[in-house]
Amino acid sequence: AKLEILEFPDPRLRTVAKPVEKVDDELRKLIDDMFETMYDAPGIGLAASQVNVHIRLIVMDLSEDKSEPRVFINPEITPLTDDTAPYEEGCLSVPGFYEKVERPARVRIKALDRDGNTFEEEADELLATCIQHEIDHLDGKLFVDYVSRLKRDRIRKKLEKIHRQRA
Ligand SMILES: O=C(O)C[C@@H](Cc1ccccc1)C(=O)SCC(=O)c1ccccc1
Ligand SMILES: [Zn+2]
Repeated sequence: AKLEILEFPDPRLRTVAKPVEKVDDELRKLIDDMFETMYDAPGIGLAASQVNVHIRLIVMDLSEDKSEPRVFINPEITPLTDDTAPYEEGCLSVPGFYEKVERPARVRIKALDRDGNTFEEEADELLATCIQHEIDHLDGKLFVDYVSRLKRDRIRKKLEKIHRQRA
């Protein structure tokens, strides 16, 4: 089922997500609903926090044709370089706004997959950017936290206006 995506400045987006205790069929149902929601948006990543489920779960698919679905459960990342890389980030919880964000260019990711097996991988480019953006969601952080307060307030006011105009 398609799930509702929380939008900035909803305070529930600031919740710090708890570790997943059991990788079971109930979790896999949520994972499937998150993929359906992400592909429909469309987006290339989605954190459980964004659909108001505050557990440490991320889905992602960086492919053009929905051919590379990835699941990260209880992800941990370690920067592998002091070099940072800029990227014009978007966010399904801040629809219509894109801002340049600098993040570590290469990271090591350790997580559980949808079967509960531990895996590790090194990431650079868009995977590095996206996993860090998603893990920020699990820690209650948004990409607008990296721009000036002036810019953040402008974005907040515009979205609050749109939310007021909704029925
Ligand atoms: O809000 C999210 O976490 C999803 C977000 C992930 C992300 C994108 C770019 C940089 C960092 C993190 C998005 O998917 S925004 C939409 C988007 O980037 C996109 C949508 C369709 C096709 C390609 C990209
Ligand atoms: Zn986001």
